[in-house]
Amino acid sequence: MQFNAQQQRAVEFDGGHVLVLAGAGTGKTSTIVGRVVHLLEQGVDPRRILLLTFTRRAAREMRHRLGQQVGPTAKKVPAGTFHNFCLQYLRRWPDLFDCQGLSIIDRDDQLQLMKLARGTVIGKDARFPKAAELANYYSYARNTNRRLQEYLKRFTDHSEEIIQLIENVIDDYSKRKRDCRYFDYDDILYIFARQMHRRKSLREKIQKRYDHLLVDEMQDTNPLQWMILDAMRDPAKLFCVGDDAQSIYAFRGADFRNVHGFADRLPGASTLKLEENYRSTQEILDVANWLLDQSPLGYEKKLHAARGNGEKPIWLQVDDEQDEATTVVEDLLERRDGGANWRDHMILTRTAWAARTVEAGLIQEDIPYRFVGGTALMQSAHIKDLISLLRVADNRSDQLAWIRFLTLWPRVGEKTAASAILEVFKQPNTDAISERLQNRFGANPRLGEAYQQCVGLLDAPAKAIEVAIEKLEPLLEKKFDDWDRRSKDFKLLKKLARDHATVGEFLETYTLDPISESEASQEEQDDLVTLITVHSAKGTEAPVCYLIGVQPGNYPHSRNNGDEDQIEEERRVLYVAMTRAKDSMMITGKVRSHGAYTPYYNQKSLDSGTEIPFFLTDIPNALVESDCQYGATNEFGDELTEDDDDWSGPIMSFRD
Ligand SMILES: Nc1ncnc2c1ncn2[C@@H]1O[C@H](COP(=O)(O)OP(=O)(O)OP(=O)(O)O)[C@@H](O)[C@H]1O
Repeated sequence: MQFNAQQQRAVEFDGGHVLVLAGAGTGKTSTIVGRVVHLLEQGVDPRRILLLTFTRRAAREMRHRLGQQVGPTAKKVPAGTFHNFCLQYLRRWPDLFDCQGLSIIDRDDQLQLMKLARGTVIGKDARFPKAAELANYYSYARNTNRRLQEYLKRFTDHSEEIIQLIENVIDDYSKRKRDCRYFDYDDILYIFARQMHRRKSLREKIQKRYDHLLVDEMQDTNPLQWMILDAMRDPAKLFCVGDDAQSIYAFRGADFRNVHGFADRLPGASTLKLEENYRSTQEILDVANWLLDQSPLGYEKKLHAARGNGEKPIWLQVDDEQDEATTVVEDLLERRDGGANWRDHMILTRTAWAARTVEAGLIQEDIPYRFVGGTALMQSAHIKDLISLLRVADNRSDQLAWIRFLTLWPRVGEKTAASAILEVFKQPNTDAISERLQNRFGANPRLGEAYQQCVGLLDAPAKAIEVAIEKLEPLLEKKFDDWDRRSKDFKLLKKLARDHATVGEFLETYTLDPISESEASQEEQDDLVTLITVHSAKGTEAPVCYLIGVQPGNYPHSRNNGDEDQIEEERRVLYVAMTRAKDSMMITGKVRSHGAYTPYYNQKSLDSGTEIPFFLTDIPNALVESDCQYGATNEFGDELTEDDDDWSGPIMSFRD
């Protein structure tokens, strides 16, 4: 691939810190990879280049592309997510970070722990914020590097009294975390950032290891991640790439305006631009450009297709989810009959839930697919049951896993489990715990054996899983009706575990970056349709893209509270989806029922009497091929009739 002049300038940039601000498909990923190749050619030690990406998949993809250009040296370039990177240091120097023997917990466990804390401090008051809301407050405050109290005062309507109670619940939650040696997702970044800023010697020790920090998806970094970059720069140089129009992680504290403040934060820093889109045809970009143009935020972005013209995107209005699934599946089959590979097709969905009918359609027609961002393998009940044994073997303070593991056994209820756990916690080591379990649960001798054997296999995760299956399968078979289907997942688990050196590392990898059941089972298959949530689709592309569920209530999502920032974030989600397509884009959604637009309301909009807008309401007819023009208006807002054949204004207007 020949870089264009703008890309070449970025690749060879020889100044200080730099931000490469670029639109979708303009070659940001290619440029980062090119930059690494350039640095290696200049003689930079590969271990002194750090590549920070947003997902593990993105890191793998960059390594792969790098490998194609520089061979095995690619493996020497450290590449990973912020979380992986920080965790590596927390593991390497636990004393310096004050975090010995930690276990990472996922969102489910976090909520369970929060529920316990809420129950203890508040009791059963239904009006008090629920566990999920409390967890969100806590997470948002930390990711934006604010004190909880300050965050609650500024961004919520809660009274002083409620704020105090929320703080008490969070204190209790934090204490429970410490007692169980748990780290939640945010702790990893938080502890790393805090220690880097507090301990000069530690900061210098880590700073010294890198000359170049390359950061992908800069628009989605939050203040906590910025603190980390800030602590690591100088002498290391920052090379950050980002697109303000693709910022879709505000719920984790990212602020797309951050990329605009880059030069102010780092005096002397440069900003470079990439403006030529190499991914899509102009017709696809025209729709994406139009969408962004409707925003009051003024992104000033007009993507221009280096590839020139192609087909117009298709926008089909469907009757319901079943009709949508049939439409997509039929189109897929037709393309396949025409000689296309399955792998050239990507179906983009707003949420995993919204894709269930299309997924059923794929299964029914035997179309091979992988679901990226679908239900995580590790979140299925039977897998959680099995894993609970590995978790207690790995961390004997893991209270949530102990409850799950113990209550799997006959005649062990939550009360018995809770009192057994108290005894377990008093034991000085794992041998003593095994003995205690044998004595206490003599009627279930396999319980103690299972624990003891898994403790002995912490360095052999696949074997530990075999033991767990052997000991727990008879119990799980009775517990689940659909056992035949579920038991297949255990094979997948063993396969995944083979690539890890320890049980801890295995658990941690899939807690941090969950893998869906269909992804895990199809890892070696190459020719597959990709079904993917838009949030997981960042950085990906496919010749043919289907955007499903593009309808009122999904874009923007009905969960948004009418706040302009949230609505604009939702617009960017749709923009990301649209800019994945290379050659063809089909947009489907249930926009009308019985020939009329279906207005959409949530409770808040009902209260205020305003319906939730829909982004494609006024899309000009000239931009898309559509099956429906009836009842639309032209660009001057006049009502159209069925006779308006050659009209090319907006397809629909919902203003009436
Ligand atoms: N100079 C070039 N010549 C030809 N093709 C290019 C060039 N630069 C990038 N491409 C191709 O354009 C496509 C988009 O590139 P890339 O994935 O790097 O863009 P991106 O800016 O990271 O996209 P996004 O942010 O939308 O995910 C890829 O298929 C890539 O190979």
